[in-house]
Amino acid sequence: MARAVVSYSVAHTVVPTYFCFNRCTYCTFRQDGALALIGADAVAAELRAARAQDVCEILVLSGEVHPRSAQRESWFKTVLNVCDQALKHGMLPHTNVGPLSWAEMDQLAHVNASMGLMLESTSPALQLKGGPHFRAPSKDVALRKQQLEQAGKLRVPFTTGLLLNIGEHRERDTRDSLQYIAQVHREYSHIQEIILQPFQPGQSSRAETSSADQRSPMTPRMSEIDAEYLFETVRLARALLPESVAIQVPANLMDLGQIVQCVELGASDLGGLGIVRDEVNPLYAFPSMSSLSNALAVRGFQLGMRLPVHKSFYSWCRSARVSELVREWHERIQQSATLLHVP
Ligand SMILES: O=c1nc2n(C[C@H](O)[C@H](O)[C@H](O)CO)c3cc(O)ccc3cc-2c(=O)[nH]1
Ligand SMILES: C[C@H]1O[C@@H](n2cnc3c(N)ncnc32)[C@H](O)[C@@H]1O
Ligand code: MET
Ligand code: SF4
Repeated sequence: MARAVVSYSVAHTVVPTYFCFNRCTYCTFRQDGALALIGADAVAAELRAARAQDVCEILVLSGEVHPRSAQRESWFKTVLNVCDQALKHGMLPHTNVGPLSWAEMDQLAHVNASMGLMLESTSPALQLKGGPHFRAPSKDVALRKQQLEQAGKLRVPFTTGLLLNIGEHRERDTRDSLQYIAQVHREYSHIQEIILQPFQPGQSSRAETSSADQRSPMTPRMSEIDAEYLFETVRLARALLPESVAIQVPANLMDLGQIVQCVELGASDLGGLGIVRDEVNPLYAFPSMSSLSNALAVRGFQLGMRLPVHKSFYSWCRSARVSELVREWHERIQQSATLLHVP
């Protein structure tokens, strides 16, 4: 019998800006100061390098500009241009840049294979004084929910998920968040994947890390309590969501044994792997493909490369440019056993 496949994406992250008008207390990505947008030359250089390394997915991850700011338009144009250039370089964008207006999301849908926005958590307490989202208007629960609905109405293949360990009630809030995702998916059938992302406390901020970036990345470690909570959440997500919705867990935040355990409980995706630098958690090292592959094989699983859009959503592509590239990449990974199943 064929072994069950655990998928991963060969991704490179492009960051339009580290500026952000929100101040999520857990964020090590945002930088203080004025809005600084990535330049066209830097975008081209990054994309060329990524394509040369056989990267398929361009993850567009950005800090945010207030929707009513005079700078919103130039920020949005930059995001749109990164996607457009990624397609021109032969790669498929997946954009996660915070809440978008209907018109913005609609425009981006034409130049993306899929899009994403983490629900984070439906817990209202996180927005109160002292909570991690108190100074993050974009993390308003009603707004996040509206965004998931908007993506459904626009028929955008969508990735969402939960950020765990940020002060949510581990039983009540987590169940409520997963139930909400299940409900919005029942209505629009557009959720292709959910990410269960455990927040690892004790990380330094980007300002501190940028000078120390050369430091060798840390070995992933998760306390037993946190690992138990993640396992429990994977189990609950698998029970509440239909089998067609993939569950992604990050491969750089836990050890191989914990990854395998998540997979046995129902996780089926490891997100970006291979040559990836995790822009959000840059301090944590990824396991090598061979060690991952070996650990999974012992339990009867094999790695398989996927596109940023999952197979059942290929027909949702909004433009001929995106569909053609999806077809090309699909054929490429089907033909290439080395890319599809790492030995
Ligand atoms: O496919 C996605 N992957 C997301 N990923 C995972 C990504 O695909 C990679 O697995 C990691 O960034 C490692 O390269 C995130 C990882 C984080 O640490 C924080 C946020 C995200 C957000 C997304 C996302 O919106 N879509
Ligand atoms: C893009 C996504 O990154 C996540 N995010 C932001 N900061 C961190 C962090 N320190 N650790 C893990 N995830 C984080 C949020 O869930 C956001 O939605
Ligand atoms: C590092 S977060 C990047 C995406 C966006 N700012 C969000 O929080 O949803
Ligand atoms: S909205 Fe995203 S980029 Fe901005 S502070 Fe929050 S997590 Fe960081």
